[in-house]
Amino acid sequence: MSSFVIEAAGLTKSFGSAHALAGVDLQVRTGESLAIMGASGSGKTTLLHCLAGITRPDSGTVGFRSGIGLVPVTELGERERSRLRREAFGFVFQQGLLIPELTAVENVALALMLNGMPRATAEQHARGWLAALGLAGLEERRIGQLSGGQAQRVAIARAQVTGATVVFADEPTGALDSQTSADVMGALLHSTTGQGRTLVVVTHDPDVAARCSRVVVMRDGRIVGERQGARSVHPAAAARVEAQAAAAAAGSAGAAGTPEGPRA
Ligand SMILES: Nc1ncnc2c1ncn2[C@@H]1O[C@H](COP(=O)(O)OP(=O)(O)OP(=O)(O)O)[C@@H](O)[C@H]1O
Repeated sequence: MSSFVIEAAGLTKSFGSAHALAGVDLQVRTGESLAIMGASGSGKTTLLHCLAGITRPDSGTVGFRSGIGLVPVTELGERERSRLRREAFGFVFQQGLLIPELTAVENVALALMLNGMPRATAEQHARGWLAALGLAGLEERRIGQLSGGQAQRVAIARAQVTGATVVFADEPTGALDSQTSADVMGALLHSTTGQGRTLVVVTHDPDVAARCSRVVVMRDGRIVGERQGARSVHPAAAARVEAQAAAAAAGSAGAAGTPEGPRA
């Protein structure tokens, strides 16, 4: 089985005269934490959105390797891509994904309820994840009643409660002070690569990138550099993901992710 969970080749994307992606080839390894860096406007977010099936590139392909084979993301219709995003991917963005009128537990449970889980069960799973991310006691607070770092932990819980294979994060620590940023990044890494999942993170922050296992650097819509980080791929990663994939293929797809959350 390939050790790549996402394989992208020849991606181009233009917005009018802006060539956001000008030919990107990128393979994301199972269980790695991959940072995408580069100057503002270099195409980082566009690349992340293409990898995650949010944006369709003008040309090129993206494949996602699941337990049942390679899913041709770029060939799927909007409805199928939406389902793939709900079931296989998780998203942690700087803003916009949490619903301010809902409580922390409701925000996390919503991801499960959208996949058909009854509310009571969904909230039970959600509480497990929130506790694992250090938010026990804050479950009933609305998002606006949480600090920026606490809200980002809710977003991390929501991204992973469904058992996402790959978590995509776009500037997940962008609005946070350096200590809170380090704490949130630690929680994000522990709950993704620390449990065999894969993390792809767009960041301007060298401290965030330094904690990832690989860094690619973009300029003018292309990848112009790459380096390995200090942290290696988690040794249990490939086995864990393959076991999850096998379980999904055997018919237990749709089960919630483990609420064990990050390890201390
Ligand atoms: N929806 C859009 N409509 C028009 N132009 C867009 C759109 N999205 C991206 N662009 C343009 O594509 C280029 C790449 O944008 P992108 O957001 O991918 O860069 P980025 O590296 O993530 O930037 P930043 O670090 O500032 O977030 C930029 O020139 C941007 O203005």
